[in-house]
Amino acid sequence: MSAFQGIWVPVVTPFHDGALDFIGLRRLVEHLLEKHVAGIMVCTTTGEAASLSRQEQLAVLDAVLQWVPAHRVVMGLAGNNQIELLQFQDQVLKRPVAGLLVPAPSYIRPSQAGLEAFFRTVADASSVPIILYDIPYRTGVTFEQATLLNIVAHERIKAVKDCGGNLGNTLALLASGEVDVLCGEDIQLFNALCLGASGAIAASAHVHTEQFVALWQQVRDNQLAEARQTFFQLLPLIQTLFMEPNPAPVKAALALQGLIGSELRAPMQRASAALIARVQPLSALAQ
Ligand SMILES: O=C(O)C1=N[C@H](C(=O)O)C[C@H](O)C1
Repeated sequence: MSAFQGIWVPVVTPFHDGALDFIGLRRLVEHLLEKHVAGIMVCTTTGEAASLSRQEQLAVLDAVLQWVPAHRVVMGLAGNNQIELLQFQDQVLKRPVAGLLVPAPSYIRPSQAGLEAFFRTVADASSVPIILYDIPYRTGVTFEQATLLNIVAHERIKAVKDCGGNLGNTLALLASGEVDVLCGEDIQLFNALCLGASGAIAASAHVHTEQFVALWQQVRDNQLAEARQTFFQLLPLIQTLFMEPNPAPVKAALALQGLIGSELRAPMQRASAALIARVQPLSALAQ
């Protein structure tokens, strides 16, 4: 099994007047470390990597590596131009990251054989573990079960971030014993952990982080009644944080706490006033 256990936070990228806000980022990352997250994932969906230039992505990574031990930092690596992606991977791997979080190339919709070739190529080129990021509703790519199992047989593919919404695939991955499964669908956190997922990459864990960590520990320690109670306490928050496109509600909640501003990069929009009114009491509880 790999080092990918516990609650990992796909950290949002704070902006101020369109530019990267490193002061806010540091404040947020230090806050999350104080809450005992397993690690930080940078430049993921939640980190709005799609709106950052490659140079900005590296700047975010370099900043986070100053504040977080490298074995607790994973970098998102996404793109649909494979040649460019491999060049970028090369630059990322000059840094001491714990792993790379890699989704299927989006928009171009490769075949199952194409997906296998893509992940083999990225894994062969990697000196660090790869977490396959299965998120069909964002990439437009659906993995067949056989494809997933073939891909995770690669020695460098150590975990799957599972947002696939296919219980059969989740069970097959868990049963294979080849990889860790990290829940990437926040609403499925409790059941995924009970089934044997080793942890989660959860945008909602930016808020009430200590409760997400407690939930993970409770399942690990077989305290299922307590874990169920913790999950149901978190559920309204989780549901609210995904009522508008991620990460706008998360950023709104963090702004309410004074950790960062709520700015996003266009075409993403700040959370609506109605969402903010809804998230305020949920994020304020026990902070
Ligand atoms: O950025 C991530 O990592 C996550 N992305 C998902 C999404 O917004 O699609 C949600 C999940 O909580 C983490």
